[in-house]
Amino acid sequence: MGQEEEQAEGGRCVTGRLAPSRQVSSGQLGHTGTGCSMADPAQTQELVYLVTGGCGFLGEHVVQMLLRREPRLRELRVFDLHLSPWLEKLDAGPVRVTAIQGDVTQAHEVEAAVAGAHVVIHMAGLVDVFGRASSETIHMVNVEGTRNVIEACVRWGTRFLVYTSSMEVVGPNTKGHPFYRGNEDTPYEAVHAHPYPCSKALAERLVLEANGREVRGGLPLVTCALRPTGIYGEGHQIMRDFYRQGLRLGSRLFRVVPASVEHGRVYVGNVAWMHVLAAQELERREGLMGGQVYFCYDSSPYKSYEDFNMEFLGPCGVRLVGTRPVVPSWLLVLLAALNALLQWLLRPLLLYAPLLNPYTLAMAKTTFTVSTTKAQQHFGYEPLFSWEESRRRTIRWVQATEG
Ligand SMILES: NC(=O)C1=CN([C@@H]2O[C@H](COP(=O)(O)OP(=O)(O)OC[C@H]3O[C@@H](n4cnc5c(N)ncnc54)[C@H](O)[C@@H]3O)[C@@H](O)[C@H]2O)C=CC1
Ligand SMILES: C[C@@H](CO)CCC[C@@H](C)[C@H]1CC[C@H]2[C@@H]3[C@H](O)CC4=CC(=O)CC[C@]4(C)[C@H]3CC[C@]12C
Repeated sequence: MGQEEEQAEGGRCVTGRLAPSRQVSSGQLGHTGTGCSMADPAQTQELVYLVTGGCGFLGEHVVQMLLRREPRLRELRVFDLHLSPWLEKLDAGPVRVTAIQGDVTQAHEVEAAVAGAHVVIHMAGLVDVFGRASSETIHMVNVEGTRNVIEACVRWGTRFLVYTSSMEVVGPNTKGHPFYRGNEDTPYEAVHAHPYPCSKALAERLVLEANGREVRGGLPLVTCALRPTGIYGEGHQIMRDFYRQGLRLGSRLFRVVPASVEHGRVYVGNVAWMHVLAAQELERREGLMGGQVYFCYDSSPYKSYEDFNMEFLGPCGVRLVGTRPVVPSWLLVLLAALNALLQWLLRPLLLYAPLLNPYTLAMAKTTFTVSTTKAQQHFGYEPLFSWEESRRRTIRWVQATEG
């Protein structure tokens, strides 16, 4: 557990924007040593993977994990609206890495990227609960983008599709009902009002309904959806925001939600590992896994959102003031409403998108924790990183962000 190698450096990556009429542009990476690669030369490298959203927070970890843990990988296509510079430093060993700048809302770009892929891990999406994007844009990217991915799989005969869904597909709901140590079968009134959870729920349904559809060549499409709870780890922007806010406030943060409200959190490396494993096992266990949903979980402790963040920010010198909320609940509700009003009023002039709004407050105030072993039972998932290791890595990253 937790003995993954550090990220390797070296190698080069050929990047290119897709022309609509062309298939992917690609390049063979130099063989600069396979320090991180689990590839066994005796195994045939035959598989082509496509990761949409591969340059995002989770995407980067999935790309690294695939290179280390999928010995049958021949080509890895990384599809994203914005390509990241780290792609050029990947040590991919013998694997061909193809960076594709593209937009999931553009069916022809998705089709060109999917053509010839054996497995698609679809995680491109707009993760927005702060009102940065319009509900139409969120729908276009998260739902129509997913539809484009499914149709491209059907058209090109790609049989295996893993979709990154979210705990938000279930809740917390608009009524603030707690979901306490729930699993995939726990009854819960899933009522969404916000565009982000609505879009994730619709997209997840599309993916699950597509399971069994006949793809080119006559075989069935096999799909599953993974539902992470709040992901943390190296690269987590909101953690970085809290850290910076703490530094601005004199190395302090103020408790605003009761410590008794528990949140499920999961380490990004384990979420990445679960994606890789699910993708690998879909083929062997299609009858069992096809059309299924799995919460992403590991041994991270159940805590309030703020107390959990302090596991990392505390060792970086930030303290949480108050054993109880320092602001009365009604005032916080008022502030959140005021932020929403300001956002609306200022919209013609500028984008005002603070962390606190009525939706994020409702989330922070509602217990949502999962307790399940479904992924372990269905495809043998065990977390790769222990809580201690996940914590150590995250602290080291937070420390480095301001260094
Ligand atoms: N961060 C979290 O706590 C959780 C995230 N998720 C899901 O995990 C997935 C990845 O999320 P993160 O890595 O956190 O977000 P992120 O914002 O870091 O990554 C998303 C990636 O998708 C790309 N993207 C956005 N619009 C695109 C488009 N139109 N075409 C192509 N690429 C596009 C972005 O450029 C970005 O690289 C998302 O689907 C999200 O809904 C699910 C549960 C929790
Ligand atoms: C009241 C504030 C004072 O400290 C705290 C505000 C915290 C919020 C910004 C976060 C609380 C819960 C988070 C969400 C949760 O982890 C589940 C998520 C799943 C996703 O699919 C995307 C991210 C998120 C919506 C996550 C976003 C940040 C919070 C709302």
